[in-house]
Amino acid sequence: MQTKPFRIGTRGSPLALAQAHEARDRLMAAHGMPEEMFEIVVLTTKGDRITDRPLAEIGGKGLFTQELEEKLASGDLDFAVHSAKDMPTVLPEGLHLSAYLPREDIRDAVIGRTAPKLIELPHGATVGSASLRRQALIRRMRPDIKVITFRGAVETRLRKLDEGQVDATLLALAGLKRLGKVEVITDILDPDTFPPAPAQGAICIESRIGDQRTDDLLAAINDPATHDAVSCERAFLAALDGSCRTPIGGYAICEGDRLKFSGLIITPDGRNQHSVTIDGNRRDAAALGTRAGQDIRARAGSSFFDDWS
Ligand SMILES: NCc1[nH]cc(CCC(=O)O)c1CC(=O)O
Repeated sequence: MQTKPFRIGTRGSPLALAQAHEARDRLMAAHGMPEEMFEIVVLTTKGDRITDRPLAEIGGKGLFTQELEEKLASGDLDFAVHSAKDMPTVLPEGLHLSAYLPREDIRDAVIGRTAPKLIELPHGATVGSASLRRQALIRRMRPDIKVITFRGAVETRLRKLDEGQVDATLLALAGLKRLGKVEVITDILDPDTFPPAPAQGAICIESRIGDQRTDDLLAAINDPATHDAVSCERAFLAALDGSCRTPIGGYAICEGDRLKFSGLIITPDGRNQHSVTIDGNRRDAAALGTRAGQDIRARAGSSFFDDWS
């Protein structure tokens, strides 16, 4: 039996740490392994250091993963635990997403200060969110609302809300659950009117292609339904835009051997959108996502993307 501990890479935010611990606990349970077989290694990423500008402006999603991926590639880490939502659609050569933990709730939650629901906020209210998707979907529902860029860890955003900087903010329900903070939630948004980000609520594990020892270990905690749903959603995202500059939402659900996906792209002002639904065999999860993305791209035309990006 192998005795060298597995080195698990994670960011240092409370949410990232909770997710790394969840992955480790599931591995210990699945394999009956002691805690000493795992070492959690915390790294700070560029995305953690720069918190005053929107992600799209400072270079997109890779900012949360680059430092972890460098240490993975060099063998300093055996695997890294991430929010799947934060993963770029194209990974560095030699790395892959080898396991997904069972998915948490995919929906967005409202944390309202002056009213519980978005539709009940006072006229001209201010909502804080750095997500282009959330900003566009809020404007679609409430064109009078002023949306301001609001970044930082979940705790920072809740503090800014408490201080009265905004009337409300939106956060992923999954993150709030993992942090044990559901009591702040004042409303939960229906995914059909307020679609989540692709891969929202899912934790993925990244490892080196060909590292059989690690991938054998991880296979025991992979959740196939999450794997297939998120593969579809990520393929949809990749077919449309990997850059994080286009508001994109969508989610897939697996039922038996079938998979159902619905997705949308929307302009930042919330006035124009194209949506798609598709279903097929789960085996073709990624191909279904790609087809849905290509379908939207063909209908929207390139001008949809040119007009504002
Ligand atoms: N981009 C930040 C991020 N990445 C993952 C989550 C939440 C957890 C998840 O969606 O799995 C969050 C915070 C949020 O959107 O509220």
